[in-house]
Amino acid sequence: MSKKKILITWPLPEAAMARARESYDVIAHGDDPKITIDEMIETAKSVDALLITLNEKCRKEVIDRIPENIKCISTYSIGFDHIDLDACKARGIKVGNAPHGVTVATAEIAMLLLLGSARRAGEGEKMIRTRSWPGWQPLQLVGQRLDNKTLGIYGFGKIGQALAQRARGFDMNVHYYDIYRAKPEVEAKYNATYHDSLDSLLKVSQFFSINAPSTPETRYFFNKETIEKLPQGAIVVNTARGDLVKDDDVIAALKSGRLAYAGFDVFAGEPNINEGYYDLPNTFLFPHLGSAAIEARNQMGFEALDNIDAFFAGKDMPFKLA
Ligand SMILES: NC(=O)C1=CN([C@@H]2O[C@H](COP(=O)(O)OP(=O)(O)OC[C@H]3O[C@@H](n4cnc5c(N)ncnc54)[C@H](OP(=O)(O)O)[C@@H]3O)[C@@H](O)[C@H]2O)C=CC1
Ligand SMILES: O=C(O)C(=O)CO
Repeated sequence: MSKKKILITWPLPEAAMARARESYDVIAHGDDPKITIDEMIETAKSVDALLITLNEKCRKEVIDRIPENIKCISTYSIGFDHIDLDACKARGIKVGNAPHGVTVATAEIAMLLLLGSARRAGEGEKMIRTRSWPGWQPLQLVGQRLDNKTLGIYGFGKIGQALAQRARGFDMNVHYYDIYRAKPEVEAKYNATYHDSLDSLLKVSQFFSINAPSTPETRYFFNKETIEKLPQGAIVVNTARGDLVKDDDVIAALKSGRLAYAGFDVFAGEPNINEGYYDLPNTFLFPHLGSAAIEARNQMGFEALDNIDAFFAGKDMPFKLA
């Protein structure tokens, strides 16, 4: 029997590509230049399934242009804010994501952002690289320790909990808000204190980590009003999605000192980030590195392929979204 054909919109790590080639006739788009939506739709005419990334924004108008032969889309990400699931459902397209491989890697990056923001690591690195280090000084780049500080986690899912575990290792007090309260054994595991409202969490959060998905409810929730509820000089880190924060409000608060520091891995409109961030010293900024660990990227590939395998076997996708 001839192999099914799949389009992989960006080359993946070799372990995932090898597994894909074993089962499928694979068309993999090169990474330079980036695949355009038009190219994706054109190639989709001659394949049986799409394995996409978060770069391919599959809004309704794009899904409506996907050829009829495509009934399976699997995304190489847990986040699915780039896919209009209702439009997919309306077209009878099954959709799955890759939810587990990213967890530890992204929690590590959140921890790195917390530590690097508190200890001004980016500023120190810049001083060395720009050959402007005058030598050790008592008041040079003085930050603060993490121990005994309160970390508020907004969105206590897989990454939020993995971050809690790491923060406990740094002797932080873990507090959280989520739409659903975690089970008692989960709270006990991380010694985590639940808040029944975001406002209540904000009030105690000397450090605040954003770990909820991008949804109509969470979009721009971190804004002037929210910032005003944090303790003076709080530090915020975001490894979720850029559109959860209102950039202009964050930038104004960083300039005034209302927020001491922001450590961000994700930005609205990536890679074109708000110009205001570039010259602010009190930021520690990464280019969406959360899942960029080989263990994560391999597992993401396997999970995305598990969905496609299940689809062709006539079964429910293991990581089904629609
Ligand atoms: N920087 C990076 O490279 C990466 C970024 N991400 C981002 O991180 C996000 C979180 O990932 P992960 O932890 O694995 O996802 P999970 O689904 O495991 O956790 C998200 C948590 O947020 C909760 N939540 C949803 N809506 C709200 C809300 N309005 N207020 C408070 N909590 C809410 C969810 O509750 P419920 O389950 O009840 O909906 C869930 O407990 C992803 O959606 C993705 O956008 C993920 C991987 C890598
Ligand atoms: O899996 C996701 O949602 C990501 O952001 C990958 O880095």
